[in-house]
Amino acid sequence: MTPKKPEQWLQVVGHAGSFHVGDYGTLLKKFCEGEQQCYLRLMEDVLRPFVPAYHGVVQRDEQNYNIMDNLLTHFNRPAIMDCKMGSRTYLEAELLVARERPQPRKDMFEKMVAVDPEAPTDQERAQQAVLKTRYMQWRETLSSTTSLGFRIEGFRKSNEECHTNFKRTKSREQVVEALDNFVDSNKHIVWGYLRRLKKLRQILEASDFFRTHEVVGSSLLFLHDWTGRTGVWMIDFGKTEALPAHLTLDHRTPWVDGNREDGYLWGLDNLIDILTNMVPLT
Ligand SMILES: O=P(O)(O)O[C@H]1[C@H](O)[C@@H](OP(=O)(O)O)[C@H](OP(=O)(O)O)[C@@H](OP(=O)(O)O)[C@H]1O
Ligand SMILES: Nc1ncnc2c1ncn2[C@@H]1O[C@H](COP(=O)(O)OP(=O)(O)O)[C@@H](O)[C@H]1O
Repeated sequence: MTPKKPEQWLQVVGHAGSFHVGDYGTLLKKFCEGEQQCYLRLMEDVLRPFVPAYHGVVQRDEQNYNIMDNLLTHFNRPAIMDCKMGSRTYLEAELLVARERPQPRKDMFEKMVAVDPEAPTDQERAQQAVLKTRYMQWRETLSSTTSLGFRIEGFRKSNEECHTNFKRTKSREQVVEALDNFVDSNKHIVWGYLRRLKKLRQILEASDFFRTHEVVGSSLLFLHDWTGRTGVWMIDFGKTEALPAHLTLDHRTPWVDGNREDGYLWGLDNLIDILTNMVPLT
């Protein structure tokens, strides 16, 4: 590995302050044990080429970090897009907690009214607070998460233009418009992404890791640059949970409370279909 300069990393979306650039083309993400367990298993799984390589844990200023490859290092001023996959963005475990020990949140009420002042119920308005699961469900139906099984969280183009205003990007047409903007209408880039996504789908269908985990809130990170190079990787396993031994998922069956299905592959099918329709028939 060769040392890389600190400026070779940019964050598109996600929690602020969770990352540091590490040495030798690595990225440090605030330690989360569940995410570490996922990366350790993924390093032994057929999905390994589709996730950042994992390099263990390091401590900085009394905070532990998971060390992983910085995916930007192989690109030249890349365009970067984060797509959150799946038809559900909260864990079944979070739903259970919300039922047993409801903790309405003021910050989520404020984020909600900033987008749609009419969205809160009378009770939520009286409390000036909403449950996290209610906020997440509202975000899912407002965006394409419920209808398409994925949503664009944000992208940054190589000309440094940043687009993160996708909370209401819901219809197929709106998604196509956003994707077309991200690739600057370049069909070769779309082809590159399609090849990689089809391969990913094939590997996901064969992966032991994928079959045995509820994958929620995970994203696909899309990268391309002016050389025509494209890449897609799975990131963010902070809310990916191992299933009990008797249970496996197909990731396409619609979710009902208790079946743990996350709609990940259904979303990937829709994303591949949308991109396929953006390029001419061969
Ligand atoms: O995108 P907005 O509307 O701001 O909502 C965010 C995202 O859903 C975050 O998911 P992600 O991390 O995938 O971006 C989620 O973190 P979790 O994934 O930890 O649930 C945040 O929950 P809180 O961190 O609890 O606020 C929630 O407030
Ligand atoms: N391995 C990586 N290489 C390059 N960029 C990354 C990597 N992991 C995350 N990022 C950047 O950080 C953003 C947030 O990552 P994520 O893991 O989803 O954090 P959070 O859990 O805070 O949502 C992504 O959208 C991407 O821009």
